[in-house]
Parts: sequence; C-alpha cells; structure tokens
Amino acid sequence: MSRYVLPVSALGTVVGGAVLLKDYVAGGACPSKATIHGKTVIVTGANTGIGKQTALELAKRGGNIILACRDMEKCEAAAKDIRRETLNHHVNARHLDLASLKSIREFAAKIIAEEERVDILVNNAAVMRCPHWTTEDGFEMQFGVNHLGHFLLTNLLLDKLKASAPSRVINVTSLAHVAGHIDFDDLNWRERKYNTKAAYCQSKLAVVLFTRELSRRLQGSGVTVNALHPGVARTELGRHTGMHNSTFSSFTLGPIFWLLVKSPQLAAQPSTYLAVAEELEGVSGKYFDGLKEKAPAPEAEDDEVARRLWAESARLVGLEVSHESSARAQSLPR
Ligand SMILES: NC(=O)c1ccc[n+]([C@@H]2O[C@H](COP(=O)([O-])OP(=O)(O)OC[C@H]3O[C@@H](n4cnc5c(N)ncnc54)[C@H](O)[C@@H]3O)[C@@H](O)[C@H]2O)c1
Repeated sequence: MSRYVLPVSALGTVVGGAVLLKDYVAGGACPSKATIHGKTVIVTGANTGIGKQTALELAKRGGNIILACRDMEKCEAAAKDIRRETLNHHVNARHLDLASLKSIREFAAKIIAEEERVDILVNNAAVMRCPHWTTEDGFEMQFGVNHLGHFLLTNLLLDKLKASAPSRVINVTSLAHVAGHIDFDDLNWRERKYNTKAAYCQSKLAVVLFTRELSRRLQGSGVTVNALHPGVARTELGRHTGMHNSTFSSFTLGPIFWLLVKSPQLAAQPSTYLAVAEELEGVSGKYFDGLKEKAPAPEAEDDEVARRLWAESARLVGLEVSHESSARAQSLPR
C-alpha cells in the first residue's frame, strides 16, 4: 500500500499544479455583472472565435447586438446560434468586409441611417500571417484589415458614438505588438521582402497606437477607447500558419496547448470587461493584457509615432486629415 503513496501524491501535485497554472493562464471571467439593455453593440469578425463569444457574452447582458462579418452565411448562422443560446432576439447579422473601403463606407452609412445609437464598438476582426495578399484598395492585407479597416470604420461611426455617449470603443490587438515596428517608409510592404510575422506585429502595434491617438482626440467627448490582448486562444486565427484544430489536440502538443491555450469563451472575457465594467467608466487610452491594465511596448507609447500614423492612415483611407496631425506629420523625418 505504502509504495503507492509517493507516486499517487506526486501525481496529485502535478495535476493540481497543472489545474492552477491553467486557471492562472486563463485569467478568469469578467468580474462585472453589468447589463446593457437599450444599448447597441457592434462586434466585427463575430461569426467565429473570440468575436462570436464576445457577441454572445454581450447578448446575455441584453442590448441590440450587431455582428459585422464578411461572410453573410456564417454571420447569419452565428446570429441564430447566439439568439438561441441567449434568448436575446435583438442579435442581427450585417455585411462588413474590412478589406474593402467601399464595404466599410456602405456598412457605416447603413448603421448611421438605420440605428438610433452605437454605444459599444468592438473592433475584433483580424487576419494573421496570411500570404502576401492585398486588400481591394491595394493595402497589405494585415495592415489593411487589422488597422486601416478599423481606423476608417471607427472614424465614420464617431459622430454616432459621441451622440450615444458615454460610449466605448474596444480595439482587440495582441501581445505580438511588442515585436512590431511601424515602418513609415513602407507601411504596405511594397519595398521590403514580405515577412508575414512582422506584418502581423506591425498591424497590431498600429492598433495600439491608434487607440492612444484616438483617446487623445476624444478627451471630453464621453467616448472612451482601450486596447486589449485577449490571451492565446484556440480559434481559427492560425489558419495560415498550419496551426489547425488537429494541432491543438495532437498527442504530443495537446497537453501543452491544454495548459497554455484559452477557450474562445475565456478569451472573450477581456473584451466583455472593457465593454461593460462600471469601474472602467472614463478610462481611456489604456492597454489591457487580459483583464489587467499593463504598459504596452515603448513604441506604442510614442505620441509622435501615434500622430504620424494617424495622419498616414487618414491619407490612405481618404479621410480628411486635420491641420494638427498633418502639420506634425510633415515636420517629422520620412
Ligand atoms: N486567438 C488568439 O490566440 C489571439 C491572440 C492574440 C490576439 N488575438 C486577436 O483576437 C481577435 C479575434 O481573433 P480570433 O482568435 O477569434 O480569430 P478568428 O480567425 O477565429 O476570428 C477572426 C475574425 O475576423 C474576421 N475577418 C478576417 N478578415 C476580415 C475582413 N476582411 N472583414 C471582416 N472580417 C474579417 C474573420 O472572418 C473572423 O470572423 C483578433 O483581433 C486577433 O488578432 C487572438
């Protein structure tokens, strides 16, 4: 009997430690119980992964939820799933392709015309490490969708957000932004040899810089904007990297992924928290790693880079550039 005590207690320690580590990595559920009845929410890329779970978490709290996706069949199916699971019938699908400025403008025009208010905008959609593709307007795909698409969408909806204030913009970025650098000489990878990983990191750094500059511009408006890293989650994001569902459940890597990778439901908690938590009322321009506020990478805190990126982004998507940002951008070295 006694010869079993040691191995059994060792196994208990390993299993207990693994469960504790998994809980720590998962980061926990959104601590806020706030409801959002009467509020209108837009979640981009909401047909799958973290976006779908975020829409579901927010639908549970009431509100009018708009899933903004490029594939309408998948979008309708996700809206139906969420309505069934939450019994919230105000969950609807709308078409938005962030790789097309025309589609973004059409989506925003419909929202402005048909929705009374927009209280919460979750800029969640992204593409990661795809081949060297370009958007309809010729932008490098990751920079175009992850940053420029959301930059234009948010700017087009700003008046609606301001009219609905207090309102919130939540920008989903990634810890990968720390490895990013904004190359103003070649934002769209036309001169450099394409590096799919560096392009993703640049796009996610751009999202944090956009958050910073937008927050500065929105001071006093009642609209807040924050960025977050949701954690590493088991989603379809790795479709271009060879990381498929079979990788997650493989015999050798499966246990490691089980320990370190979140479910989409847990990875949706930070977006939910930033969207609803009462204690975050008025908090703006911050970066959250999961549920905790953290300092982003040094380049993400550089106000000159943030202003210059704003001016360049506005020029690329055809938004009028304010005198302030164009004057500053021109005074910076190219
Ligand atoms: N999964 C992770 O480990 C992880 C880690 C860090 C950050 N993130 C971020 O979380 C967010 C959600 O990612 P996910 O893991 O759920 O990935 P996912 O691939 O499952 O979901 C991404 C969504 O974006 C949509 N999308 C892509 N291109 C689009 C376009 N042109 N127009 C409209 N929608 C488009 C996709 O259709 C999909 O619905 C992303 O911003 C991602 O960068 C994820």
